[in-house]
Amino acid sequence: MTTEFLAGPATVTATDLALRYGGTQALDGVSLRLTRGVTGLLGPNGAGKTTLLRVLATAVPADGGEFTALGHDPGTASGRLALRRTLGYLPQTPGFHPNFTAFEFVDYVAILKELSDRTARHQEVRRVLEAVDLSDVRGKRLKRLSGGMRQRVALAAALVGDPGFLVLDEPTVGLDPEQRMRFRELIAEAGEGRTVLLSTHQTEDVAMLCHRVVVLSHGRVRFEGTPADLTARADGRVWSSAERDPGALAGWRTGTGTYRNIGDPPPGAELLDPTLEDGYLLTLDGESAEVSA
Ligand SMILES: Nc1ncnc2c1ncn2[C@@H]1O[C@H](COP(=O)(O)OP(=O)(O)OP(=O)(O)O)[C@@H](O)[C@H]1O
Repeated sequence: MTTEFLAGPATVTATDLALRYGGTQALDGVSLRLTRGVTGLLGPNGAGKTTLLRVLATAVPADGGEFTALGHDPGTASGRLALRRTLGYLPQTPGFHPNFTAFEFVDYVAILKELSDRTARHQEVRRVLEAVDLSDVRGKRLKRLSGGMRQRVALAAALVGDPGFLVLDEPTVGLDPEQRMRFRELIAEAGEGRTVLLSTHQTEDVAMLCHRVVVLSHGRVRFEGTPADLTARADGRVWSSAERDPGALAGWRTGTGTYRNIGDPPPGAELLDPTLEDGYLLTLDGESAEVSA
């Protein structure tokens, strides 16, 4: 069974996307393909992740390159409209109105998505709130909900209208481990049959729920493939030592008191099994080598 077979046909294809903000080249020729299921987007701060998601969510136009999503070309007015109708976007900072109830907020998003029949719309709002386990608190104001619950409200809003393409910008940020686990389950469910692009700083999110991963840095794609392929990049390049190895690209003291080093091991080094995070750091080649234990 090949990776190509596992990945399935492309649902989103981007070619040479570029976007400049003043003097900053935020996207510098991004080409990628997404398939159904959850693709993780990893990259250090400022890599261009949010910019890429905003372009794919048609929130800002790229100033170079092109993409198609679910057969729609957002370069044309009709294609853009058709894509927006099948898009769910959870932005990095959802614009919550604190006095809205969960129901009112999701209903408001449903109105923006042109679900005009009131009865059918309210049924849809109840459906998505149920899908994220928030039926019990749908009458509560957003300011009274925990951060994890508010993130679930934002996911419910993204799921309104059953979109085929879901764009999630760091949805697990600020969640405690239990909430993060629950959120991962919801994203995995959402990924069944849909194309989901999930930006995150958590390599664990990618290891646990993504079938593909894209690594972005300085506005360029550094890696595109399966999580296993990213992890395999660190095969034979992770080792343990009593002191931090000065030849390592990055090294950190672990809970057991020994050092975990990544880079080119010295002869006879005690090699360790790599993790996805090791493969990610090696892909960035030490440019984001601030690693804590
Ligand atoms: N509206 C803007 N105006 C000017 N520069 C911007 C704007 N938005 C982003 N940038 C710059 O573009 C680059 C990419 O930013 P972007 O927010 O896409 O990165 P990111 O990977 O999402 O970062 P983070 O992980 O910190 O959210 C950065 O250098 C950023 O400072």
